[in-house]
Amino acid sequence: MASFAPISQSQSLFNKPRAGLILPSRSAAVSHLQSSGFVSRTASVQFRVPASKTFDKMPQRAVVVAATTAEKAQKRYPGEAKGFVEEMRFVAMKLHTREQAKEGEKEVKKPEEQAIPKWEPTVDGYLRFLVDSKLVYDTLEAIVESAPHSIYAEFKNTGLERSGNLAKDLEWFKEQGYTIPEPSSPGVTYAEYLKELADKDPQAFICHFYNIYFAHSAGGRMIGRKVAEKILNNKELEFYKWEGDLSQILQNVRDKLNKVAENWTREEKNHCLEETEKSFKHSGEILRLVLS
Ligand code: HEM
Repeated sequence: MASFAPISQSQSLFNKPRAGLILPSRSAAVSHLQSSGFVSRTASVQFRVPASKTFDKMPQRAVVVAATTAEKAQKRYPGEAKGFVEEMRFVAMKLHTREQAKEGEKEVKKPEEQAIPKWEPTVDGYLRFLVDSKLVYDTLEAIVESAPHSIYAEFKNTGLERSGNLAKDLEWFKEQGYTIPEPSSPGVTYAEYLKELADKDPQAFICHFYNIYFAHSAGGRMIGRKVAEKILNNKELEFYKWEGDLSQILQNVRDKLNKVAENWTREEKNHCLEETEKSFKHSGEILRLVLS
């Protein structure tokens, strides 16, 4: 009898070849699984057949191991079927307010949680935001560079780095006659926290890494555009420019994050997801500086 590799540890129901199913075709197998309640009508079903055979050529009494893919996993942890980044994204999107993003679910409580068109930013406040953001990116990028945990080394020179671009922006403000402030409490506190996590808690650190860079590439860019319209005469800062194709860069980083998380236990993954709220809290405090 052919042997079949387990499809996934979480789908123990299907881990062992189950004898006795007479399944002459793929569609018969799917119907069987649907009518027995193993999968819903909309779930996609994958079959594992020995590499040497195709399903259709298998003997009638072949043992077929089937597993639902997307749906089974989705029921356990939203996004799980697509990879861990999707799980992180799901948690993050729920922490937005409805005014910030259409998937958001949180109530607006703080000024920076309102829709950006309602903001009344000031140049001085925006400068404080850029200075504190730079401190956070400097810290993040120095940690990744020194890689106290080997997994961080994967994330060197991804193309998402913002520290150098922010340095150019601050230089530009200086040339315009503005005084560049020292970093303030929100940035200093967040940078210290990231340093603490970097050594002792790689899962939590990776959560911040993901949220900081991906938030900036999504909502961050919208913020940059709208604030520039209101107070910078549409000047596009370097902070919002990437070398090369941003969507490709983001995809490369998603792939790496997914790969790293494949080695984590479910508990470690959950620990990472639970850190999302802290990431929002710290980034929210820095964002609020725009309105200060
Ligand atoms: C004014 C504040 C914010 C606005 C307006 C905003 C808005 C958005 C929008 C429009 C998206 C894209 C949704 C989509 O894919 O359809 C997004 C994605 C995201 N935001 Fe925010 N956001 C804000 C703050 C934050 C903060 C503070 C964090 C966490 C630090 C964050 C983390 C994320 C993440 C991780 C994504 C997913 C990006 C991706 O799929 O590549 N956002 N945000």
